[in-house]
Amino acid sequence: MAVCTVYTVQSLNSTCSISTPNKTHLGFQQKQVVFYTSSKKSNKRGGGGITCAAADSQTIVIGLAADSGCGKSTFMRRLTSVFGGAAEPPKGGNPDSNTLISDTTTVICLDDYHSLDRTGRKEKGVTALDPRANDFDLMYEQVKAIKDGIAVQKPIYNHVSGLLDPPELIKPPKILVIEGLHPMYDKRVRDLLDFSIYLDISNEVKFAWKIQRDMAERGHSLESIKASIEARKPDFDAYIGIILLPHSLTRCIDVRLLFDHNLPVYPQKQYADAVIEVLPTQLIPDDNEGKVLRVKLIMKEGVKFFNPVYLFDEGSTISWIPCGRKLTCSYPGIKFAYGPDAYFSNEVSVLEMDGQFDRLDELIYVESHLSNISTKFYGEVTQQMLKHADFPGSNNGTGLFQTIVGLKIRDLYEQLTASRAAGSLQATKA
Ligand SMILES: Nc1ncnc2c1ncn2[C@@H]1O[C@H](COP(=O)(O)OP(=O)(O)OP(=O)(O)O)[C@@H](O)[C@H]1O
Ligand SMILES: O=C(CO)[C@H](O)[C@H](O)COP(=O)(O)O
Repeated sequence: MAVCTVYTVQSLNSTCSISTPNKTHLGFQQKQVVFYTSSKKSNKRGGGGITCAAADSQTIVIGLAADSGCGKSTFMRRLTSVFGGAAEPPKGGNPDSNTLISDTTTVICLDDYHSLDRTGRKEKGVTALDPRANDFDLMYEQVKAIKDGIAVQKPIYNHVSGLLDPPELIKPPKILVIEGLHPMYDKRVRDLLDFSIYLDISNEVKFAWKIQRDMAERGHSLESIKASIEARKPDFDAYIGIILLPHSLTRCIDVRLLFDHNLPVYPQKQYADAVIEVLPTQLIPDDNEGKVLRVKLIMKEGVKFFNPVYLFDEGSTISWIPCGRKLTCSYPGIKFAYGPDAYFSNEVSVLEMDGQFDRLDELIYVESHLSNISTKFYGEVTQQMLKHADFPGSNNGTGLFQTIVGLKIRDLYEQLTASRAAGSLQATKA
């Protein structure tokens, strides 16, 4: 039976959205009247509703893409710490929830949009990386709803049981971070992102981290870890990391699938505003230990409210070995590089660090030579790094660049909010 509803919105300076049982969302201005008809009953995985959010307090959405075990959780802990306050799972909720909530940020894990549980994937012979194991329609609808100020009932994928658990309520935060395998895969979701990051961990390093974690913390054998890495590789290459060429015979079925769904045939990282690339060191010839890392921060030029960080002189090409009187460096030393480059035909600036710090307090010396780092006071990067000295990567470029990206996101959030507030003030005056 068709339902017809009339909404009149009274509040000033607000943007309103309607989440309907037939999954439609509309954005409209205050004092408009909206007619809405639907013949469908509420979707069991998410309900409907109407919410108005002040234009200057809308949620900003950040996407963080990476494979499993690539440091997303660590990055998220660094990011939420920049905003202050600890991030915790929803109070009184499912103990296996993947969500982390702090005063300013809510981090949701896109694994929650798996449409197939562990058994379902096994039966269908697909991995969690495969788009067919994920519900992109629901992902889009719910991220859009949150961005528009509407709370949603988000499903939960339970990593302990491998089942899809009953949903949990997610209220619109100031900053929503969507982290997981596919935040930039579906164009509709990608277009909702105010800023996007890709953690690009080279295979050698990824294997070293995963083996270390899964053996030490999860009791897996070396053979089983290697087997699981190998099993994931084709789908990781196809859907997350590698360029899929249409003429590739071995993967042509995947290309058709992507075209059929109007999805990108190139990897997600080409869309990222910032990429943190982690590679083996070049300071130790033929290093295969994977302990010393070479890390690149690739920053897209021309992104609104995001000014790339630079070393010494913006736009120049710089190579810098800071070891000496002000920075203690043991073998193999530390090397920084900075300069302009091209990345998937985008103009970018790249800041690179190879090596590791001996003394974290001396990082202030390096910090003082970096510009556009969006700190609020001298030494804030060093302070953040010292605060989380026990996090993985705190002595190298992974921790340093994750911290800097966290500060850049805070700055972007503040600029975006200020610009929206200015926009709505103008609209009120007009
Ligand atoms: N910067 C780093 N340097 C060294 N090791 C790291 C770094 N980041 C992460 N690791 C290693 O990788 C493991 C996984 O990190 P983390 O839990 O942050 O990743 P994740 O992407 O959230 O993983 P998952 O998706 O599987 O939960 C850590 O336990 C640690 O061993
Ligand atoms: O790629 C992954 C992202 O975290 C996981 O492997 C996927 O979510 C499936 O989880 P599980 O292995 O617990 O069933």
